[in-house]
Amino acid sequence: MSPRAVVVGPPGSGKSTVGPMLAAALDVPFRDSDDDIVARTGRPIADIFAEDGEPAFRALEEEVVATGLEEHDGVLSLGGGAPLAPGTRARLAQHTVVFLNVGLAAGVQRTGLSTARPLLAGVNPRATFKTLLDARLPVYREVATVEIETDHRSPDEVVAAVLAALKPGQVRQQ
Ligand SMILES: Nc1ncnc2c1ncn2[C@@H]1O[C@H](COP(=O)(O)OP(=O)(O)O)[C@@H](O)[C@H]1O
Ligand SMILES: O=C(O)C1=C[C@@H](OP(=O)(O)O)[C@@H](O)[C@H](O)C1
Ligand SMILES: [Mg+2]
Repeated sequence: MSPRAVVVGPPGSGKSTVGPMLAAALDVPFRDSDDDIVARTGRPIADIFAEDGEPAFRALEEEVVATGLEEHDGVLSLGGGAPLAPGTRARLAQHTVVFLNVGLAAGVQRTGLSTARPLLAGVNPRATFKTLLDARLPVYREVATVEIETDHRSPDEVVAAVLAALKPGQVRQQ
């Protein structure tokens, strides 16, 4: 079993919003690694960061993502930092990976009202977001089979763009 598509990208790119819509369009189940972490620990992501620290969160995330890649056969959306783990990047090389991209302005706007993302909770979320984008863009591009811009697209339009991009040439056969 293997996901039809794995969705990666920065916070606010729409992985958790577009992922279920893409799954519905493909008529397959949906899973989100952040939801899996919350279900497994019974704790919100922000509490795990605050109480256990980021390294503990990343270790748990890598395990949960590895399990999802092995046992889920629908659309699997990852948390924004999941591809930072070298082990996860190696596993993603076997999969169809959709990179939802978002620019600084839209990313800050979409994540600004939420306190659920501990990495962006500091005094200057815009600067933090820029540092995060600069560091991660090469990582997302390394693992992606397709890249979709989301800044000027509604979630429905993003789904349509992903479906159009998932032509046989971009799909890694298992
Ligand atoms: N293409 C889009 N256009 C406008 N708003 C969006 C788009 N995609 C997601 N959003 C909004 O941005 C916020 C973050 O989306 P979310 O799916 O949680 O992102 P991620 O899981 O990538 O961090 C949500 O409020 C969502 O409704
Ligand atoms: O970018 C990150 O490092 C994180 C992104 C979050 O997921 P989303 O990308 O779905 O917001 C969540 O996993 C956690 O707060 C860490
Ligand atoms: Mg998400």
